[in-house]
Amino acid sequence: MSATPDHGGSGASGRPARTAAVIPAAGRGVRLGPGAPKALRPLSGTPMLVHAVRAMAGSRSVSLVVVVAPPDGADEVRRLLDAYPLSGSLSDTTEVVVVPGGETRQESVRKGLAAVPETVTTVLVHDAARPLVPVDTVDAVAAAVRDGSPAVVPALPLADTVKQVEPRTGERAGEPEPVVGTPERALLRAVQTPQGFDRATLVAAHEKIALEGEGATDDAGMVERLGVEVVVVPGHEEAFKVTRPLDLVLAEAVLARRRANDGF
Ligand SMILES: Nc1ccn([C@@H]2O[C@H](COP(=O)(O)OP(=O)(O)OP(=O)(O)O)[C@@H](O)[C@H]2O)c(=O)n1
Ligand SMILES: C[C@](O)(CO)[C@H](O)COP(=O)(O)O
Repeated sequence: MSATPDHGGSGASGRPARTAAVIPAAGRGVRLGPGAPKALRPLSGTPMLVHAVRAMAGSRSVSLVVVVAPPDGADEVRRLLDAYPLSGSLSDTTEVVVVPGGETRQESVRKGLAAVPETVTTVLVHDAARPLVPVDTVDAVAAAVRDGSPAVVPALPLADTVKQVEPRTGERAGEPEPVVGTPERALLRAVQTPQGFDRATLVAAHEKIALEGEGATDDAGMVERLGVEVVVVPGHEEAFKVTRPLDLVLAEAVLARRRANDGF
């Protein structure tokens, strides 16, 4: 894997990149507990970020990957990516670029987007914290954008019933929270990444939200505020987000199952 300091506006093949993946990887991983920045923590001996880059590079359509590193960690991330092979025959057609991120996921994605050349028509935004997303899910999202949807999110139905509550804050923090509603579960979806976008639509959404000084927890939510239709395609249970310590246990189990399956 070779991580160039600047993008040349083309995939490693020399052809202009048409589909790029932006991987926000600048988070600290506070919910995971003390340790290195989350994206750099190992899963089966390989940093989470490397798994995520491989998942994007494994997609036939992605020819440019923009990794968004912790604000002061771009050089370290470049060195780390150089130390790991992309592990696949597609490595010679995927360019990997590293840029420094920001204080929020939103800011990090915006900085990653700024490194995507205008020749790119489709942008996938994928959390480094979802390292085990199957390539088929990546391909399905990219294909739906290419087929004309300006914004596509992979998602799964919920297993739990969800309650809306009145949060207790300040002096009342910690008190039981009154339930104010129960949304109909069949209408809800748990949204994953990669989320795929028409590049110009995603850029416009980030510009609008930055101007308005608002925040959103995912990129599709920003596009919704533009009034542009967002559609859902099936997600995958292995695309879960590594957020808390138990998620690491699950991730190791998924990798062990993949190794066992590869052995047969
Ligand atoms: N300033 C930030 C914050 C988050 N992210 C990235 O956004 C993705 C989803 O964020 P999350 O899982 O919430 O990661 P953290 O912010 O690291 O987690 P925590 O909230 O527990 O600190 C991750 O790949 C994370 O690296 C980012 O690029 N820049
Ligand atoms: C983008 C995301 O992964 C979609 O589910 C999610 O919103 C990220 O949230 P986080 O709090 O930054 O982990």
